[in-house]
Amino acid sequence: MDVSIIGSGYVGTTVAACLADDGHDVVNVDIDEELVAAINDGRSPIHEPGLDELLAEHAGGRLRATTDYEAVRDTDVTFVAVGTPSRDDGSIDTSVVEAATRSLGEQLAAKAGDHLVVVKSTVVPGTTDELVIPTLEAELDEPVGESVHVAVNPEFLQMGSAVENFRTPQKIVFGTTGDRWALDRLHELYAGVVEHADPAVVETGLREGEMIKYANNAFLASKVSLINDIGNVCKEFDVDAYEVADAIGLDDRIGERFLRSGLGWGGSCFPKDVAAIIAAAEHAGYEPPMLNAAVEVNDLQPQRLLDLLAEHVDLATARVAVLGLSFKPGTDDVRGSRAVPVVEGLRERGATVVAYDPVATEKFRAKHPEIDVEFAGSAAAALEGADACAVVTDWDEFAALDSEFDAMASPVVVDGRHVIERREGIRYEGLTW
Ligand SMILES: NC(=O)c1ccc[n+]([C@@H]2O[C@H](COP(=O)([O-])OP(=O)(O)OC[C@H]3O[C@@H](n4cnc5c(N)ncnc54)[C@H](O)[C@@H]3O)[C@@H](O)[C@H]2O)c1
Ligand SMILES: O=c1ccn([C@@H]2O[C@H](COP(=O)(O)OP(=O)(O)O[C@H]3O[C@H](CO)[C@@H](O)[C@H](O)[C@H]3O)[C@@H](O)[C@H]2O)c(=O)[nH]1
Repeated sequence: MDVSIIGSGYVGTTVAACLADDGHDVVNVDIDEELVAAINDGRSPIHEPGLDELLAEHAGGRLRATTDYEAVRDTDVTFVAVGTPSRDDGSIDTSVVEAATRSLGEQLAAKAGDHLVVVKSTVVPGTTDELVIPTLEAELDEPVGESVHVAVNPEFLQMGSAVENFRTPQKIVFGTTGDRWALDRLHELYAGVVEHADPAVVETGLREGEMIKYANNAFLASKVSLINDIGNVCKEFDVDAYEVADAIGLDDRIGERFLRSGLGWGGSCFPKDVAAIIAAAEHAGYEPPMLNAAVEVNDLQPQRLLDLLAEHVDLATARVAVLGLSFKPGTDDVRGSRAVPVVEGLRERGATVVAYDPVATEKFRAKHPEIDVEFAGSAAAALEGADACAVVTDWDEFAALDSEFDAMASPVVVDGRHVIERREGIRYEGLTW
């Protein structure tokens, strides 16, 4: 099929490259000229395993990028995959979705024949009904459902494994008004993925499709907060929360994944999406106590790490090595990273901070110029002369550290991610074990 994708960030670029690889002709439309040039050169604008190879193979062939919205007129389907950030009060900011939809509607008004608009961005229930459809209709001469059709198709990929996740999903969600033409196009688009991975295909309504995405993220984030809450209880009794998690995970009603306790969840999705669905629920008249508690526990964990450090060293004068700045291993993304409250908290308590991350240092420096922190070129350099060490991200290379701890002024290690082995010669504290 001929496909256009508006917004070419983590999601838009991944989806474009994978659909091109499945044989579709794809054009990315983005306002960022550098990003468009990178895609046309066959270079990935983001760090994702496998994406460079796909872009190198398909750019200039079945895949291209442009800043010109007119390109959508030559396609049958358009995905809207622009960002949906948080406002200051945590509620969803849909202004980019609205702007992109308006530009799309202007083009579709000048196009003959049927067209499917697919909302891929994560949007709170009712957004497609109350914002996307009216915005399109304001540009079209006819109601949506005649020649222009609308669907939602939320995305569940994880950063660091985006290509693999898109190709082998456990489920695909198609939210429509029951519009058969739209559903047939969606099935046609995903035929390659379905043939390859045989996922469950969920056909549902527009609002249900939107809500499934929030429920998915809210559930996973809450699962991590629940194991952190349980882990904090474990710590009180000298019980290793990882042994407990391994055992309860054997019960398939609980499941073994997302039971790693420690510093909590960050990233570009969990914090913003949990905040957005709480804000939307409150706006509708319901205060969700469980979701609020999940956020509360998540906010508590960095504080607990600082308190543990303070039991061993005087933070007012200490030099503390912080290992890890990205929100999880395998990515240079620092959005919502637990490193931010840890480093800020250390600075507030008077500590000197020397931080190291294998890939995220530049992004952290650029995004947080206000935080006074020294950056080291290696974990060993960060540890040298430090009075204590806080492990923030579970990078594999930290698990291999050993004699590097001997160069610390006092070998206190507070591990927020269960990556360092207890060993002779270090004073080791796990956050929940
Ligand atoms: N990143 C993830 O892992 C992930 C996974 C699933 C769902 N999502 C959701 O997908 C959506 C996109 O997320 P992302 O991480 O790809 O965002 P992103 O910030 O990486 O990319 C958004 C892109 O949209 C472009 N853009 C902004 N305004 C535009 C306009 N008017 N017209 C065309 N392009 C425009 C930006 O230049 C940018 O390249 C969000 O709703 C997010 O919640 C993200
Ligand atoms: O057992 C666990 C699992 C995760 N985390 C933390 O949780 C956060 C999120 O991790 P992950 O879910 O792997 O990252 P994302 O790439 O942000 O993916 C989430 O957010 C995406 C955007 O909505 C969704 O598409 C994905 O399904 C969803 O997993 C990270 O800070 C992890 O360190 C834990 O603390 N313990």
